[in-house]
Amino acid sequence: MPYIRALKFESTFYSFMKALKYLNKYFSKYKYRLILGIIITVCSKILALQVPQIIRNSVNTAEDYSKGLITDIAVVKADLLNNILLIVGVALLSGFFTFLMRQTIIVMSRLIEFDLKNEIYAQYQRLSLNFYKKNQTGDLMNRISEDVSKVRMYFGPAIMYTMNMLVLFVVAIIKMYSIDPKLTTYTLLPLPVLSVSIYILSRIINKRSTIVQQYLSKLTANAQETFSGISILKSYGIENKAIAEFEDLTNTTKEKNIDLFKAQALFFPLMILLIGISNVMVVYIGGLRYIEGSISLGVIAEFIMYVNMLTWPVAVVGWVTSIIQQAEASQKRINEFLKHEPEIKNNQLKPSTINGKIEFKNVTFTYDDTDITALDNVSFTIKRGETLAILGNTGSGKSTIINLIARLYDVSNGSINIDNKNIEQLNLDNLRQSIGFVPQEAFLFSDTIKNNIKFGDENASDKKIEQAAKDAYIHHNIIDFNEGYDTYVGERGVTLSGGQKQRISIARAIIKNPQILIFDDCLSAVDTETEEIILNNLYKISKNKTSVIVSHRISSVKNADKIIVLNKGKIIQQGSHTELVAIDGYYKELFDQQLLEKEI
Ligand SMILES: Nc1ncnc2c1ncn2[C@@H]1O[C@H](COP(=O)(O)OP(=O)(O)OP(=O)(O)O)[C@@H](O)[C@H]1O
Repeated sequence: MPYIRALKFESTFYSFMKALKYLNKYFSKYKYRLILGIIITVCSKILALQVPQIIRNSVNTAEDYSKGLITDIAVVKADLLNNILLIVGVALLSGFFTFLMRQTIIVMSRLIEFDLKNEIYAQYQRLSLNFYKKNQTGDLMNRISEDVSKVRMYFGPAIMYTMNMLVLFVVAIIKMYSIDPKLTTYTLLPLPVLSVSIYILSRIINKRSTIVQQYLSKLTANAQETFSGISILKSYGIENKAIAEFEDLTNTTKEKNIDLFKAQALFFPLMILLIGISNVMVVYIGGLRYIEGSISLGVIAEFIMYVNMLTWPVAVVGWVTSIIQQAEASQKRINEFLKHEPEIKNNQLKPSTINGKIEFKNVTFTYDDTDITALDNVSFTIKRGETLAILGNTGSGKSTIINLIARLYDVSNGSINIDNKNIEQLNLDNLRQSIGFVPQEAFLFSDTIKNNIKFGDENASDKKIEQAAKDAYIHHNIIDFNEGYDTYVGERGVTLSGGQKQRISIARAIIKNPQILIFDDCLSAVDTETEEIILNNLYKISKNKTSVIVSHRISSVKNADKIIVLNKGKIIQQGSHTELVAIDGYYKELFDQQLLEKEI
């Protein structure tokens, strides 16, 4: 059994080292700061450890005077004054070093925290869409904020207090043993008990604080969802239900918090109790030794000071152990994401020129999380400068085709060629830069209208921005706003109508001036007249560019060079508008139906 336990410990220790080993590169980046911090810590503690000795000398002087060994009071006064000045000097210097210690080690931990956050953020940007489907936004945010903060504790306080503890311990214990080994042994007896109890208590505190954190996350998520869906909540008149749910959650959070505070409240009393026991030991055993004549009175005073100086570092051993355990758990979670390889890889580092010919060859695609085969043996070709329209029922695979053109996913079977080259062999950045994509749900950033359009081209002039807005038929709306192009679009564009958001999103794609323009059912929220105007503008702009339009409306697709009709992931019809209205099928049915609706 002990052997198995030892093995278990070894493997736990190894995995513990493994997660935190990832951070060694940061130690090496900031090695000079770290070494300086360690030197300063050593100096600060060695200085602080001079005080007990000065106190011993003072008490001994006073004792010698009372015993009549010194008779001149002036000598005693001079000696005591000297000692007081020494104590003040040492305290000031030690305080200054403590300040420098925080400036080096704690600042280092903040710098590493900053670097680590940037590293995780950059990794998030590299990862593919699939990763975001599998992991919740809250979790991503938590790892970059909460987990990084816990890891910072390992770089900062854990290192600082460990150094503190080591120096104090080694120097104080050597000094104490050199004075009186027997008294030292008795004095130090309660300290391991203190360390173990603090360790156990810290674990309980950590467990409870993790539960509190989880409840706080739930509270935030609940509040965030309620405010996001406030219009639905109000229109269904379920505010009271929402209030009751929130109250339930706050009540449980309060109870968990009380549990946590109960454990935290034990921390200091426990420390004071054990310091008290050590002090009693010093006074009792020290008293006996004094009566025996083995030590002077000053030694008892000196030992009491050592005990009080050692208590905090000893308590810190337990605390630091639990900080390191938490950091290890957090770093494990961070490593999971940092080591995650993006599924969509850039296989071509050399730049690729994209002209815009797109060819699907027997493409089959299955979403791996749902196992839904969204495209089944799909083949078509669009030449550069042509317009392809995609039509079909909801869920027939239209958006999937678009996602594959932008290489947000790789095909399961078959291939996609762009300009006769397999899409997977093209430079991924160049491919995406050559696509202007207008998604089904327009997303606007919390910024001005101008900056939302400029997102497509950072360096665009005001004139160019206006032209893009005119082409997207939104300019006349924008200039009606008080602040015009500088109108701030609230969180997720709540101040704009659905159609206005869609058109700003179109302007953003137009300003990019890409080789391939993709419109995913992005005119659904505008009326047919506005749609007609925008489409006419787009046909003008997109000469020499390849366009892909997804729509449910015949009016949006009738001028396209090629129309494909999808059903359950398969192409069921393919041709031009004239060809497709001439034959019976889905397209003709839709055409007749929409013609009828127009007449009504
Ligand atoms: N991200 C995804 N993960 C898993 N399955 C998906 C995902 N996106 C779409 N699907 C599934 O793939 C199928 C095709 O979806 P797709 O979005 O391509 O259809 P669509 O024709 O664009 O529909 P709509 O007209 O409603 O936008 C659907 O059955 C859908 O449930």
